[in-house]
Amino acid sequence: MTTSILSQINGPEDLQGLTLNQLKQLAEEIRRELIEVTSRTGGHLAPNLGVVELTIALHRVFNSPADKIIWDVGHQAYVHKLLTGRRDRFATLRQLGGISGFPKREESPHDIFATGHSSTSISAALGIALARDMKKEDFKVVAVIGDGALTGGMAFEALNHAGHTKTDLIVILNDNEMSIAENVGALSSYLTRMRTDPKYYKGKEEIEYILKRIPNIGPKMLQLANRLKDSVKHLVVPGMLFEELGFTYLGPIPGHDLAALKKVLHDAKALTGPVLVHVITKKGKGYLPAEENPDKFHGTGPFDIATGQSAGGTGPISYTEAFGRELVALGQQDARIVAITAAMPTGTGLYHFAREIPHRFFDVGIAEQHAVTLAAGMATQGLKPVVAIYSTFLQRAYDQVLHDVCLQKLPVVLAMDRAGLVGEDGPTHHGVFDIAYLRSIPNLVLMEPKDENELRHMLYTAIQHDGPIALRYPRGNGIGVPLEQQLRQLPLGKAEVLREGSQGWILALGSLVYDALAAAEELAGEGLDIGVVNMRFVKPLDEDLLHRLVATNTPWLTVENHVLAGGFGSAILEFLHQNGYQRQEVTMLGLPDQFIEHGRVEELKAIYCLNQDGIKASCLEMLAKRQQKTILVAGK
Ligand SMILES: Cc1ncc(C[n+]2csc(CCOP(=O)(O)OP(=O)(O)O)c2C)c(N)n1
Ligand SMILES: CC(=O)[C@@H](O)[C@H](O)COP(=O)(O)O
Ligand SMILES: [Mg+2]
Repeated sequence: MTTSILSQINGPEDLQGLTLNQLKQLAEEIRRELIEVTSRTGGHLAPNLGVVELTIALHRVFNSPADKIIWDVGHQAYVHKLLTGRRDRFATLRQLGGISGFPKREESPHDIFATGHSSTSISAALGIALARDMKKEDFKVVAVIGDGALTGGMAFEALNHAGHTKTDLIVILNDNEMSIAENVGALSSYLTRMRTDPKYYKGKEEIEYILKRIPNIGPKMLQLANRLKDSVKHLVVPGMLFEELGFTYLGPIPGHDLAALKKVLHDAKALTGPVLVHVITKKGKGYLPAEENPDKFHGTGPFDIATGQSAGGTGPISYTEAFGRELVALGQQDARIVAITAAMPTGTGLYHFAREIPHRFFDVGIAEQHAVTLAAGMATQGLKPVVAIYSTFLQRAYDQVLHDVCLQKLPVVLAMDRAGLVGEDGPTHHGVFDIAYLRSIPNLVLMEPKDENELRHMLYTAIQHDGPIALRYPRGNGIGVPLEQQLRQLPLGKAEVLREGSQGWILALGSLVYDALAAAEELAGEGLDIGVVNMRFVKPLDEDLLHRLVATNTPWLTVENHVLAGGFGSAILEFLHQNGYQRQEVTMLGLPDQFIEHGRVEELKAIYCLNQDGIKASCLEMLAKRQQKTILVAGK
């Protein structure tokens, strides 16, 4: 029986004495561990299977944490976690109270920079390198970025700056030809040419061979050519992009060959100035279901290892699916509709549109800013762009929404999926800030459906609207309500009273409306009569209704799957203040002023009272406050 090597790795220093064969065995063991743990916890399996050898080689050649390794997106840092003292806690991956699925500075000194959103690694690494230079310190800085993340504009801004500074910085380009879906764009095609063009390898080797053979002159010319960056690569790959940007380019390197990786990383370490190492890997490497379906196993829920099938039942249609399918139906009737995604065709449900109406579908890569301004440009020409972006990633495009869409009142539909708590991805991904960052922008309509059926009506409404309009909806399954055949236009800024109440009102937003109804039902059983409103619109608010409810002289509870600061409840308070309703009592239920941890959505909702029990308890609190006040007034 072979002894386990992984069980003896308590830190990167334990890699040092291992032979090449032992490192290969370690890679096998890590793959097994990745598959076993993620089959139970879910997680980003395929990206991690692809970087097993690369991560081992990095920790063998560099001296972390003195040398700094920064992972772009950070979804591929599980192997790094296993090698940097978190093996014992690895089974708690992404679970409430367990280790995070992304690098986290609080978790380990080896996690140099927290990530989760894409394309930040080169900027962060450059910042660290420039600080090092200013402080006259001596260590290496390595950014590991995928070919998908390299499509993000920030990565180019950083490459542009890094080449200019000429500082020592190593960028590893982990090229697996995949973003979550297949990678797209001209850069992706360029990388494919570099990878596959036999002229490149052959030409370079032949020229080196010929030059070396010329006595005296040959080796010197070769040296000179390399030093002057007028390297032989230029002779065969015109305009070598990375060299032109000021980087020494090393590659392409087979990314599952430990010996080749160790060698190239040693070479990169010895060079001065910015260096880019181009490593070719296979997403999902070593687990057939993931190799065959890297999109599905990019980020997976629990699954059966033998078959690769997802564990757990199916449940009602997800909000994402309801959106994606309805947009196809609408697109088939209205030729003005175009669908835009920033590298998330599957996650946003736009893959339906891509398949059915490909000529009006655009995947722009991980480029949320560009996606929004592209939509604005199209809208000026009479098109009806629907930009589907997760709430958390739309944060990237704030100014584009404000300056390019709303200022010009352009009819762009912003479909914000993953609004609210998203669960195991945690604080980098919870979509709990969008109401606050959008509500303050003039000309924008902002709404949230109570269920997947209403989402379809809202999408229809959004497309009919002649101006900027955003809809937010959550991750996961809908409520399971019937999907009505006939879509209807919802009157803008009109709420839906679902239950009248004589003792107080719950003003709820999104699917929490159902929890509110259930809580009100329970309270009714206890003799308390609370009304429930599906607010539908955060902007404009249903002011007529709010005036009517103020007149009932009963307390209100606002409920939202969003931070309280600047959210829907705040909008209600502003309404009351603007109208001089100082005496209206309001209790607010939402998320506190802190980043919310990772864990299952139901667990997090229970912690923050965003469920039936929490709403009921808050109602009782609201009624108790009123009671207290009445007693105080009576006894004054
Ligand atoms: C700003 C932003 N937009 C979108 C995403 C969602 N996302 C996470 S990983 C990923 C693909 C990354 O591809 P790549 O960098 O090549 O890594 P790979 O998974 O192929 O290893 C995307 C689109 C994100 N994390 N951040
Ligand atoms: C790392 C990343 O940003 C994505 O992979 C994200 O985790 C996807 O989230 P969903 O699972 O909600 O699509
Ligand atoms: Mg990739």
